[in-house]
Amino acid sequence: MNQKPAADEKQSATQEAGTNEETGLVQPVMKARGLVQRYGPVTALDGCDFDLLPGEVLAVIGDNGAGKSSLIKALTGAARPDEGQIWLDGKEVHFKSPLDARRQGIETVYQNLAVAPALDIASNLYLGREKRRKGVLGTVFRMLDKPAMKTASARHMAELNIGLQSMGGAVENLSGGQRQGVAVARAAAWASHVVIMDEPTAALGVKESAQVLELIGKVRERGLPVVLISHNMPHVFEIADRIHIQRLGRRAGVVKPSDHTMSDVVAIMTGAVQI
Ligand SMILES: Nc1ncnc2c1ncn2[C@@H]1O[C@H](COP(=O)(O)OP(=O)(O)OP(=O)(O)O)[C@@H](O)[C@H]1O
Repeated sequence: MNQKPAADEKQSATQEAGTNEETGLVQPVMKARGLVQRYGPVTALDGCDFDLLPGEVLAVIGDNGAGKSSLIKALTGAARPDEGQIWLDGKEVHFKSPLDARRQGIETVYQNLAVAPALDIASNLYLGREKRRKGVLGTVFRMLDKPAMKTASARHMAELNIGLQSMGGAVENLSGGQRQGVAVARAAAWASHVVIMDEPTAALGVKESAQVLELIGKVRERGLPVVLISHNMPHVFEIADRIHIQRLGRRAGVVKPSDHTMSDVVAIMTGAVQI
């Protein structure tokens, strides 16, 4: 495969999505209606709706078992919902696998610092999408274009202000925050529509978490919408534009941190208040 990172193509989700000329309403980059996911007798998603608007950071929060992971699995092709529909830029999609969702511009950053520790940054950014040399060296001998991958990777890291002394060396020698930075840079480089981050600060300390939150802001500045699954309410309030509150397998409500307090959100999450 000799793909180009989405960031290299002058096309972003916000340019493609946008306002519906007829209705004047903003068209979600990603939308889901009536998702149902059953695991035997357990109904993890019970008619769940979802809307991600262009250029926003949307936090997804909810109590344990509320269906956050199941929702994200449906949106990233990791599970095929029993019922419901998903649209990407207004077009209905049926993801067959996570790879299928990635090919359609959805990248996910997992909490467990999903990088290949023994490889360097460029190899991590191009993992599974390696750039081959031009001509027969690439097509016949399958030789990698390492200098080009290194240059492009350095650019992607710089775009997100991830300062590193060296691009060489194994990623395992970086700090947890820097490794997460590599995972975010990879997602931002390849995502053409959506970056999904599943508890990206869960394994990090205070300072490193702050760096990752800053990075999320940088990804948003680049025009890519971000879905942030988090249990950390202060982080959510710091970075999110809107908060999707998941409860009992459904979307209980969507609020703006600017209009609500953390106690309001907890009350909706626990069902003490309904909106
Ligand atoms: N593979 C599975 N098999 C059986 N039940 C499952 C499976 N995955 C999830 N569930 C159940 O579905 C419900 C929703 O789980 P899900 O993991 O989506 O919630 P969550 O909000 O992500 O929870 P947490 O915050 O604890 O990760 C729970 O009752 C869970 O036990």
